[in-house]
Amino acid sequence: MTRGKIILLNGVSSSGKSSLAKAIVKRLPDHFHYSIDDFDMVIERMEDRENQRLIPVSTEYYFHRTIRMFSDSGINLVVDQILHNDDTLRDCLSTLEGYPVYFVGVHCPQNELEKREMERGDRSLGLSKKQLKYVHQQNEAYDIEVNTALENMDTSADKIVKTYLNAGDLKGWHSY
Ligand SMILES: Nc1ncnc2c1ncn2[C@@H]1O[C@H](COP(=O)(O)OP(=O)(O)OP(=O)(O)O)[C@@H](O)[C@H]1O
Repeated sequence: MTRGKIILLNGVSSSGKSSLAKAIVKRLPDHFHYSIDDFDMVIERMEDRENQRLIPVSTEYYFHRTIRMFSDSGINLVVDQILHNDDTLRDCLSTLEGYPVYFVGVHCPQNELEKREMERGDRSLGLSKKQLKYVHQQNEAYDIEVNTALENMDTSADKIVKTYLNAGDLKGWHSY
């Protein structure tokens, strides 16, 4: 079976990954949006945090492996994830090594991120600032990069979809 393709959006919290992923799947109806946030909710439901009855393995461990399983079943995904530390980055790379990944860097300047954090109110203030110290600083070899503060969502989504479709068959992802 041909592996499903994976459009992998990487950017700090509030950079606009989820909004962008939704705009991309509207343009690519044979792709599904798969988010670390949704997966986190599954783990949260399983855990009994009040009594410290916790899943002793990182959420990302399962998330990355299920991405691989979907791809093995021929399902195309648009994934939003924050590769925010060495463990997450290494696990993502090693799990998806050789898979058809189209790697998208989602940028947004800090002042705009802080504004969005204030407005949305469901993320701790300063989270994106902390993540910016790592994310996009690891020589990530993106296939394309967008800045959600400089261009509107439709422009970014159109650009990503156009270059993705032009790229045709994707080479297997490899460490960068
Ligand atoms: N291009 C944009 N212009 C203005 N606001 C935006 C833009 N993109 C997203 N936002 C707003 O920023 C907030 C965060 O967006 P979104 O949930 O898409 O980001 P995210 O990167 O997925 O965040 P997280 O990783 O925290 O889930 C939302 O309130 C959204 O409406």
